[in-house]
Amino acid sequence: MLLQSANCVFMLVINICLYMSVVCFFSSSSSIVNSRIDNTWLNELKGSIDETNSTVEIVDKFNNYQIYPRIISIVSKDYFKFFKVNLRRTCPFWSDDSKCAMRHCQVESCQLDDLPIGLKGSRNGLVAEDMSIKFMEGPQQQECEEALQDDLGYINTTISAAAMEDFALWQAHDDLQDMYCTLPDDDGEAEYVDLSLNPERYTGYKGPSANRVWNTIYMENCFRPKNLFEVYIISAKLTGMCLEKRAFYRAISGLHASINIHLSAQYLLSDKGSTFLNPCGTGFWGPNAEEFERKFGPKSTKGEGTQWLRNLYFLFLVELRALQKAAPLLEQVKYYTGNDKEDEATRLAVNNFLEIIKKFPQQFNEQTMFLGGQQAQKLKEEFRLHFRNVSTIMDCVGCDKCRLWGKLQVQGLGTALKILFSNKARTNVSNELSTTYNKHSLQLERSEIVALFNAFGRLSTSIYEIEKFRKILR
Ligand SMILES: Cc1cc2nc3c(=O)[nH]c(=O)nc-3n(C[C@H](O)[C@H](O)[C@H](O)COP(=O)(O)OP(=O)(O)OC[C@H]3O[C@@H](n4cnc5c(N)ncnc54)[C@H](O)[C@@H]3O)c2cc1C
Repeated sequence: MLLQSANCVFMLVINICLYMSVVCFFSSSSSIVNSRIDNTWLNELKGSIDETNSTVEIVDKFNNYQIYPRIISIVSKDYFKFFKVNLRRTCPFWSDDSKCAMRHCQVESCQLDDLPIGLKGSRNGLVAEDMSIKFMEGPQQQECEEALQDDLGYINTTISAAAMEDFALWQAHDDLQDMYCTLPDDDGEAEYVDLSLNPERYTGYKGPSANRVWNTIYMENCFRPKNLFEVYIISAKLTGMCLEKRAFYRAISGLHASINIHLSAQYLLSDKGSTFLNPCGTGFWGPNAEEFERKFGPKSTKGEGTQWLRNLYFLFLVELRALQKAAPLLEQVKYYTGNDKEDEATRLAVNNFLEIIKKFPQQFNEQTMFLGGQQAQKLKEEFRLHFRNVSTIMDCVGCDKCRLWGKLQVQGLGTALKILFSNKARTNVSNELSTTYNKHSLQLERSEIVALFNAFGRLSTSIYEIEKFRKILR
């Protein structure tokens, strides 16, 4: 298996050269197409980002030079690249969708041998994960340990005693009340997926199935302006809604924009690659400016496209703030995979990244949301339920690879919302930004941390890709 992976990496390196020449070819042919594209519309993507005091220019500079290279390096580490997910759950809302038959929709799951020792499973597919992020007081901890003696019996002996201790703490303290997503995918059908072998890109998933998912999210699970009869929400109508409802819509729209940027930036340019040239999957992938223009340009979106891109910037700031707020917690995670050198490198990379984001001044201010007594609490509960529905709808996505990344990104956003808004995570400093938190209460599981970093990595990459499209379309 090791030999196979090495071969895979080796072949990929060789193919970078070949790939570059193909990309160059397609870029030059796409710039011929681009000369027919009205590219001035993308210049409108500038200035303030709604609901924040930041601007597109500030985020571009901060992300493209400081954040993007760091987050890409982090998510390539073993701790972050293995994500446990159940892709077999049936859609609870409808049943007649045929699954995307294109081979680019398929997901490669991992063999047990591929997994780092620290993630290797045991009975019920449960794994001993890095649970060092749980903060608990003594008596509570003891109580949990007693209750979990039975569970501990089945943990694989290769796992260190420290990891077993952490595992017990983790098991005992799932805080379902604060979940913004459905239950985590740690049931018997969940499998580990190596995200680096299953990149988010164009799959060919479109048409009625994809439309039904987006329609259901916007029609039934977003808050909607009054008297709006169209399925999709027009940005001009948002002003009639309160901040929290606007924020919810912007987050979903930002996620939708990000997904569509990825499929335009990693478009299937040719399906002709051979397995010899590209042993990890056939085809050549690269930017398709025409597709990007079709997804966001004024002609096909009635001018809404740049608003959707702005929503991506909004979502980036929301998740950035969550990472900043959870930094004191994230700094103490061991990022345990069983490989000391790799784990140390991961800790250093994460801590360096957290130092950088702590210094970013224009953070999203979550303290302006859900203020004002009972009404606000009711709204918060509605917000949480809507979000959980969106999370459930991901089981209706009829393309496994899209479902994988959809689930991961929704879980990442759910984790961000939990950090920002769950009662336990609420800071006790009112009306000002603060990184203080109730360290005895806020808890994150490994899957949440993996999802949060990867989801943020996707947004960061999208913003970076926009910069590349600006250059192609210039
Ligand atoms: C969860 C999920 C994950 C997916 N992942 C992938 C993937 O990895 N690879 C892949 O190739 N395809 C993926 N798809 C499909 C992809 O998102 C599109 O649905 C598909 O490319 C068809 O696009 P479309 O142009 O018909 O419009 P869609 O993107 O399907 O949009 C439908 C309608 O929504 C509105 N809209 C579009 N964007 C926004 C926005 N940002 N904010 C608000 N409203 C908007 C517009 O009115 C548009 O007509 C995914 C779909 C889903 C539901």
